[in-house]
Amino acid sequence: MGYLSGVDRKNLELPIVDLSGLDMTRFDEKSWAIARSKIAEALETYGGFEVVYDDVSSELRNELLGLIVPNMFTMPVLNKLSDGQELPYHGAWFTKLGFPFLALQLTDPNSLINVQEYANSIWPQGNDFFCNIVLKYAKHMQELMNMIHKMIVESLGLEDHYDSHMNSLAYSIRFSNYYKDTLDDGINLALPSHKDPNYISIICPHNVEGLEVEAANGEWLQSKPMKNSFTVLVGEAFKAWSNGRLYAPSHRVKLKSETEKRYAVVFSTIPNITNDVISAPKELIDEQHPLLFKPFKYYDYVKFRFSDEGERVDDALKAYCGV
Ligand SMILES: O=C(O)CCC(=O)C(=O)O
Ligand SMILES: [Fe+2]
Repeated sequence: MGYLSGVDRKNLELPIVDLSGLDMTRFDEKSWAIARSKIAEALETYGGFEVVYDDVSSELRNELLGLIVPNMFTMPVLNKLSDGQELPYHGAWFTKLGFPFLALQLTDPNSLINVQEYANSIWPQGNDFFCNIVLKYAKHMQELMNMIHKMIVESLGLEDHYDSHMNSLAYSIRFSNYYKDTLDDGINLALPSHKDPNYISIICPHNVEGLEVEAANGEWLQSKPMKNSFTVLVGEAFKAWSNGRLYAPSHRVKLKSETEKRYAVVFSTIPNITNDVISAPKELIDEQHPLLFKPFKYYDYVKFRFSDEGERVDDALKAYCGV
């Protein structure tokens, strides 16, 4: 397993965009515009891309995914949780019933106090190493995320909305543990096909591949992250906000062998809890593009999405607020 080098890449993989060294404050107009149009094209066809981003060192990646996350999942407090419970403070967690997958969420991972409280709820003596690494990683991810949002908003012709759009967002980080247990469906599905409800997810797996993404034409692509890349996917909030201009792909995770263990860290943008109405800007609505989704409150939608009814329907977003 492991990461593939650039030369081994085949067709049917997500397009690659290099954003290393790009910066929101001092950037070269030309490389910005090239990256922006590559992203716009990738999102239309695939709803995602592989972003190369050297600013996150392999040392930091290894500390997070090779040390911190595996250690976290050995902590007794996690084994005491049962379905639907929440960790104290900020850590909602969930399992997909019947799937060998456990995820823990931390909202606002850029706040020292939040991260410390979260660490204290998992490690009785706290864990400074965890806090330092998570804060360092979240800082890089926030910079990368802001660039990606800016490029997307610009390519939709909505530069004027960038500040208010960014002010309506919050960040979250999810630590995931995939393991093969006694279940075997023959294809080793660890996380079933789903769309993310949030704006953007930036996924960093550790050494073990397995993520598959459904392109707009219905073909499934395998994500092949490299040592210095991350997988970026559009979620339903951005699909609704862009009045359907952005495609939110279904994706799933498969483990390839009985003994495979996989960890991943997913950094996401979500609506701010105090300002969670998602409503497409009027510039994106016209005769050719009638409104697709009525304005809705994101956190109410998420409740619906994970309810029995929301799980039953094919397209939960459309069922919830489709026009
Ligand atoms: O682990 C991955 O590669 C993807 C995880 C994912 O899709 C999710 O947590 O929503
Ligand atoms: Fe996902």
